[in-house]
Amino acid sequence: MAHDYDHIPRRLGNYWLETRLGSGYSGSIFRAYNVYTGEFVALKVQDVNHECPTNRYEEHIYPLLQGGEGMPKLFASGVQGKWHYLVISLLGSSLDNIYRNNGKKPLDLRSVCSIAIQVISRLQTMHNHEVLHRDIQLGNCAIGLSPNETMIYMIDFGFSKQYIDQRTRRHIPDSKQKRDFLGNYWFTSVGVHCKGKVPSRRDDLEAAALMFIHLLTPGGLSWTRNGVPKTDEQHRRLKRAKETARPEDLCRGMPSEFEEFLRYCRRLKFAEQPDYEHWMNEFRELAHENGFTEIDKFIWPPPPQQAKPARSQPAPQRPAVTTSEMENVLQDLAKLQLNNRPILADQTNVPAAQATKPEGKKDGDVIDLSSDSSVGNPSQEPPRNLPPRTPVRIKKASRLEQLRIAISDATDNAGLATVVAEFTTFLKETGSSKTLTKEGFAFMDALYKQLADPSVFVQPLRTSRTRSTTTEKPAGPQPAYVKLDLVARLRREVVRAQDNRALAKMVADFGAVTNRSSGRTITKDGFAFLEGLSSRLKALN
Ligand SMILES: Nc1ncnc2c1ncn2[C@@H]1O[C@H](COP(=O)(O)OP(=O)(O)OP(=O)(O)O)[C@@H](O)[C@H]1O
Repeated sequence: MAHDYDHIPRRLGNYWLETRLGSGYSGSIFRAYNVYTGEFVALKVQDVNHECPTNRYEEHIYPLLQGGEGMPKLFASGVQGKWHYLVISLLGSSLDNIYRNNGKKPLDLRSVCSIAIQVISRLQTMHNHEVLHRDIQLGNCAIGLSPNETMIYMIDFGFSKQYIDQRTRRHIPDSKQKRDFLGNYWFTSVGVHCKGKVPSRRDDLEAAALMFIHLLTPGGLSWTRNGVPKTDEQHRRLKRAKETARPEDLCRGMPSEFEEFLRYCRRLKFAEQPDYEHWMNEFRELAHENGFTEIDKFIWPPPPQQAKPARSQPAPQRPAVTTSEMENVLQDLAKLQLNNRPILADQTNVPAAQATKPEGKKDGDVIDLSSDSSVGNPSQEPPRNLPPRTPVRIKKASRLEQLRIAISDATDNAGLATVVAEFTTFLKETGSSKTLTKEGFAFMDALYKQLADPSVFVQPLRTSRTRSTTTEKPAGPQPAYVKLDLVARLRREVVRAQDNRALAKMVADFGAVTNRSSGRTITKDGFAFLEGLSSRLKALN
């Protein structure tokens, strides 16, 4: 049915329509103002006879979301003549506009981390209000107008639905029956789009994951490159491409968080509550490790010193498998009861198991997954037709955790000195990021404990109640010079420290001042302090 949007009256209710901001399948949206207060708003107008009355659905959803961060306000709604209208907060550009105006080039890592944090948070808000969005896409995320231009808002609730049955208070049921696809071609999850599953919270998150990956991919996700499908055959091809794309291929060259997030979304059960906080923290930490500050704000265009192209930076190697997947594999392996059954159906071409067992290995020995399978038998050629093995990337967090354990296990100053030196070198070599992450602080806590008194319980350095000499100063970020002065002094004094207690106090001061500095980065003086600390520990052994 054609709808004559050119004949919408200039005034609807108390609002005067100014300019058209956009039009979609279901209606038009205008910038308008309240004729009494002069306040600018956005007005969504739809023909009351529209075959898909999305304005009516939105009118029902908006009140459920009022007051939530990043949710537009609904000021009024009504019908005038043949027009149904919704009056909502006027916002700025959508992420789709931003992406297009940027020439559809991949966005920088800072921007994508910040989008990820905010979009996940918006979904958390919506889901906490028992609402699924069901149409996550770039065009449905818009930034605010000044002074809210760093906030991403969620818009277009025309496909939204409550996932808690209001009568029974239970989660809506899953179904084996294939449903017609509802959502958008680019980002709707594989389950909903390609397999006809019932959408739930996990699918909102998966769509978000695909959106983040799209923003980091030159040319965008492969199935978006031929435009909107016009025939059933084109749509079938698009679905096949989407369904068969492996996360590791989609995310090649990106920081591993994106692949891990996509895999996580796809592993979620139908009614499972996603761990939003965990993933917001993962993206915050990734940003932190790359030296990006104020990451909870979406700043467009990105601050020049932080606008590193996402692909050209030394992204950590993506793991062949994630830690949790590896855990699952190991658990499944442990559960296998092979007894005397053949490992392969046809063993005629497989050397006897005993013959390939490395010297000295007994049944029940732990399999060393990090070593190459040919190590036990140097003459053995690696098997053909197997993909090359990618080393599992030890994430910064895991390495720091190893070092924390090592520092807690050290029994004398020489041992402490060695681990401090390793910690310093590791941080120096972690790409451009010299940020002290929460694992870094945990290391400093363990070091402090060892130096002060290995038998006492220690308040973590990242709480506001530190033992440092700077505790009298108010908590919160400090001007850079305070940090620079103190760290430079620590660097000078560490070489003269008389005992471990003096060193402990310095470590506490260093931790406290780094925690309160913006970015929590370790400066040149900071590294010199850590190196001096290692040398002094050796001298005091
Ligand atoms: N509150 C708003 N303030 C400013 N611009 C907006 C607002 N809401 C929507 N827009 C603009 O109008 C476009 C269409 O809005 P929306 O998605 O809500 O309408 P729709 O008719 O449901 O569109 P579609 O059919 O494309 O889903 C958005 O992409 C955005 O650019």
